[in-house]
Amino acid sequence: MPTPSLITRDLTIRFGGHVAVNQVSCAFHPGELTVIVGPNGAGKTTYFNLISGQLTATSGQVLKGEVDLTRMAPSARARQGVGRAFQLTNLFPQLTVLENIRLAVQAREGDGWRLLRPVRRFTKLTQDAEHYLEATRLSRVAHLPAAALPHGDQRKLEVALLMAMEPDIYMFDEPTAGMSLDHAPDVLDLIAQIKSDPSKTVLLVEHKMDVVRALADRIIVLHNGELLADGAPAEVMDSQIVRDVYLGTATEETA
Ligand SMILES: Nc1ncnc2c1ncn2[C@@H]1O[C@H](COP(=O)(O)OP(=O)(O)OP(=O)(O)O)[C@@H](O)[C@H]1O
Repeated sequence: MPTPSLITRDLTIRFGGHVAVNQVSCAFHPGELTVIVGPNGAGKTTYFNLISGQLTATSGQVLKGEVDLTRMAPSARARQGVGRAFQLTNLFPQLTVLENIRLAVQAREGDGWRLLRPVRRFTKLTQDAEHYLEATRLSRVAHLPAAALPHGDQRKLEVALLMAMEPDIYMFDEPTAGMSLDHAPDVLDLIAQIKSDPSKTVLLVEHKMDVVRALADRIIVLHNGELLADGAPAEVMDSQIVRDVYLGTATEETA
């Protein structure tokens, strides 16, 4: 097993008297896609927020290699290579698809908002952006404003923006939620493509069992904020405790 790329150690957050994530210790590895499942209110999104920095732990740690991310802001964690797909929050709706991706490339390269750049540099940024356009099959809509895209293409654009940031850790929270059946396979193909890179670690929160089955190398189950099970998909889904606690309450295949 390779060295973990990301570790949560006794990660805990309390909201008043409620412990939403309770001492969750888990190590994630490059080349592995882990799906986080559990009933509604289990703590999945809160656990994600603690990793990406939208929430700060009450106790415990989030470590990326030697770097302690626990108290860092989300932007600092992103600079450390923790990338999370958000629904359109990092999108500039009036700018074109290509311009949005170019900005993401530029942000990664630390250019920030410099307006005056040599033409050659601008051309290189555009070439890099075009690479992600092609990878996400968005070239045909490159010159449309992001706001004009249908929902499925907007979700692909989120993935393109994330890829343009070249994180080591990719985090997706229900990536096909609200998508039509004809668009979902495209996004799942993109995630499969990312997961095929042995240097990338992918974390996915997902309810849809067909997505879990298609992508998971490993499943962890949260219940009442605690880590209930962790292992290979077949082993976890067949375990009695998971059937009782998770599948018993939330098996309806939402796909
Ligand atoms: N900011 C907050 N303040 C108080 N309680 C919160 C807060 N955020 C989450 N919680 C509580 O923490 C628990 C875990 O919520 P969370 O959204 O992480 O669950 P989840 O597993 O993602 O659920 P779902 O599958 O329904 O999205 C819930 O009881 C929720 O009400």
